[in-house]
Amino acid sequence: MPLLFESCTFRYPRTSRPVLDSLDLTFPPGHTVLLGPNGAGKSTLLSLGASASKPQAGRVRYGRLDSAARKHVRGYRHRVSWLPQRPGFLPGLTCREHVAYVGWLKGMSEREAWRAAPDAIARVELTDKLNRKVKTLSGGQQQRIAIAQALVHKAELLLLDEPTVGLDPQQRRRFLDLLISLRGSAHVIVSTHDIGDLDEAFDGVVVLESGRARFQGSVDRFSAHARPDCAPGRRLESAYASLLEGAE
Ligand SMILES: Nc1ncnc2c1ncn2[C@@H]1O[C@H](COP(=O)(O)OP(=O)(O)OP(=O)(O)O)[C@@H](O)[C@H]1O
Repeated sequence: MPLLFESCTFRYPRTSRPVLDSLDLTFPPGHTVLLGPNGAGKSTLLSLGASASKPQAGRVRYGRLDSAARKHVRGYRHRVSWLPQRPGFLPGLTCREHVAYVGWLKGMSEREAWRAAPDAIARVELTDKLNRKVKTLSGGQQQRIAIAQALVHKAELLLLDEPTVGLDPQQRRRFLDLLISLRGSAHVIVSTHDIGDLDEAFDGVVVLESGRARFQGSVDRFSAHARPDCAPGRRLESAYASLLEGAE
């Protein structure tokens, strides 16, 4: 099912201008990478997509479910999981307890969530830390637990806000492999500044700039914006720079 932003306007309290102003944007099923400069509105868009915040005007829909309609919210949040840019952890909980707790919040039974947590933690290769307190892990390890949290209840759509922040190069590679392994079982939207080698893990690209979609299309169409003289390994970075400079 597509994720649809229909004429969405969102303004933070006590600010003069909306971050998103009548935005229309459709994320088709599949894996999409969301790019854009600092402050473009990527995290805001994902939090609306997660139904963690509501637009002041317009609608966010996942298929037929409206993210803000009282009768849909539960089903909506069950189908969509969200890794926020700054994930919070409850003090005193072990990795297994924390991931299971999030699964329970997302509608799993206590028993189901407790059983599912080790699998999610294994997918981020932290089985050896299952019973360690989350707060005692390194920053990159905590980020991987946050990814496990987003995986635990096997949502249909995963919204991941800068998931690779703090990951070492090997873990970043594993994360891309994890995304590839989710093909066919989940749709994913990932916001990142880490453009390098995204082509193999994603089908589509959206570039957001000042709350507007500056580009939307396939990875191939996106890379066609690269400068002809750019190094082969830098096509995506070059395409991104060209798009934002308007040198199409
Ligand atoms: N809680 C808030 N209160 C007021 N303004 C906010 C708040 N959070 C974000 N903003 C503003 O909203 C705009 C969009 O921020 P957002 O975090 O969505 O951008 P982003 O594209 O995710 O940026 P980055 O790449 O730096 O994470 C920015 O101008 C930011 O200053």
